[in-house]
Amino acid sequence: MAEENTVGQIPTVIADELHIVYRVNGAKTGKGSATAALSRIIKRGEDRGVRKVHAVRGVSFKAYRGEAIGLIGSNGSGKSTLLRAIAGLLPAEKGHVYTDGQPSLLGVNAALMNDLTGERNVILGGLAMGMSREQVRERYQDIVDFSGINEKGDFITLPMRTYSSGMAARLRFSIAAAKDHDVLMIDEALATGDRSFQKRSEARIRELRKSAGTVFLVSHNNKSIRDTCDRVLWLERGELRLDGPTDEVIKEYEKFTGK
Ligand SMILES: Nc1ncnc2c1ncn2[C@@H]1O[C@H](COP(=O)(O)OP(=O)(O)OP(=O)(O)O)[C@@H](O)[C@H]1O
Repeated sequence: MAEENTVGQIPTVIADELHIVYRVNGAKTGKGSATAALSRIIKRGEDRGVRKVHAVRGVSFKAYRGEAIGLIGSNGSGKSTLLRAIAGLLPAEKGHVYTDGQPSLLGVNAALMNDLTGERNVILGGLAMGMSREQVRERYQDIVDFSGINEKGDFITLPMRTYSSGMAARLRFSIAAAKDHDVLMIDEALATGDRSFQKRSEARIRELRKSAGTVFLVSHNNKSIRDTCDRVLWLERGELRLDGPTDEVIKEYEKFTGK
């Protein structure tokens, strides 16, 4: 486990036996007969069709300043759920998660306004992250240049709904990466950009780490993880299978996936 050599380091995220459970209403509804409907009304709680999905099961780890940590695991293993819990978007069913400052979650679904232009979204996104109008103005051009949105024409003045999914993801990453974060969490964002954008974002992640933040990166691309992270958490069925240096964990993961 990655508990050695941590003396004197400053923890940024601590997960302590964390459990996250989703509750899904309207599941188990069965056939739409009148009797079934009546029995649903009479029954309560669990029996009324609320199903639980236990997505994260007793996960514990400590993350420190300056670390870039990859999160890997098969589909549905709980990676995005864990990030959302760290960001404070999901309550813990059991256990705790402690963070230093406000973590920023940059997901492929990060909420920007599709009907607004890229330009307006850069401004709104910057303000929403706590930058002042001045700071947004100062960094505006860098954000647009970094995203590469205008490489093929003046797209930044068009509504975001006209962007390809890769272009939108690049803009989201560029907005989020314009600020130094205590804890920056990136969910698959790198996978959507093209190779030259991926290289730029990997370089930016390295910079963010130098400015003493902690970066979490969820990806199915082992190369991206190898290039960016020095530590990896491997989740499987909501449990933490392995936590350690990137090469060691990816080696075990590749054995598991048969690569
Ligand atoms: N909003 C939700 N409501 C109910 N269950 C959910 C919800 N989101 C995720 N789950 C379930 O939680 C489990 C973990 O999902 P999660 O999205 O965290 O996995 P993941 O490791 O990020 O997967 P992927 O690699 O496919 O993105 C899955 O069983 C999934 O079905």
